[in-house]
Amino acid sequence: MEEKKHMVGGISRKSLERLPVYHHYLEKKSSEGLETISAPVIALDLQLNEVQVRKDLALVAKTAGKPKMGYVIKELIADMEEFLGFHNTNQAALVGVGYLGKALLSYKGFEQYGVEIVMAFDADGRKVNTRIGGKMVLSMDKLENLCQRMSIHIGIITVPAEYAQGVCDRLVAGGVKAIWNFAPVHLSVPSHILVQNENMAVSLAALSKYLYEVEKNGWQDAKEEYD
Ligand SMILES: NC(=O)c1ccc[n+]([C@@H]2O[C@H](COP(=O)([O-])OP(=O)(O)OC[C@H]3O[C@@H](n4cnc5c(N)ncnc54)[C@H](O)[C@@H]3O)[C@@H](O)[C@H]2O)c1
Repeated sequence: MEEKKHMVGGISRKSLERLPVYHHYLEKKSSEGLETISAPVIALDLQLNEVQVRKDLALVAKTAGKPKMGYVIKELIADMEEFLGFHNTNQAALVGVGYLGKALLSYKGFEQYGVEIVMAFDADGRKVNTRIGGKMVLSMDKLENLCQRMSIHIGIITVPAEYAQGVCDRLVAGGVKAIWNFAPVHLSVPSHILVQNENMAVSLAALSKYLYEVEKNGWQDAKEEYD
């Protein structure tokens, strides 16, 4: 049961998180003119365990890597994009057009990963009917209806923590299937909904703890614990 919690579409969350890292790396190698690449080279460049890299690539690659030559980079990129669903663009709605919401709405890079933020909602009447990053900010009373009519599959939550659960319930009622949550709060959702939390407090806590360990035991020991 516990194991299942960490699986997404038959792949572990950890492997899933590594795939966009491989994708970015492979695109860079391809743009540099490289045509093939092996798992050991990828592992070395990305400082990952070679066995892990082989396992991850076996999940997505349609053709196994050839001895010595490895994988054809362009084919591997295409297999990875198909696996991750980058070509079926999923439309997303963002709720909470504050500092963070505005930054996300203005960012042009999400489409590369198959996500397009098409609209935003906010409870502040002064923000309603304005445009941020070319996206319309709409009034909250339209949320469920519009999300349903436009088949929005992803909800992005950038409201203060105390309002996040209420917003989450409304997005679920509007038919979203996955939630990208930036509010530092645990969200309760029905079991068919996936919540991806971006908790910056967790990342910052890891940085602070690392610096503390470095001071106490030196960087080699500290790094070993964190790699
Ligand atoms: N700003 C950051 O760099 C940052 C970083 C990490 C996490 N976060 C988290 O992201 C969230 C937003 O942070 P922020 O700094 O952008 O806040 P903010 O106060 O600038 O913006 C919040 C927005 O949400 C709207 N809002 C409030 N209640 C609402 C509701 N019930 N329904 C719809 N809209 C509502 C407000 O009108 C406002 O536009 C917070 O939970 C915060 O902890 C922010």
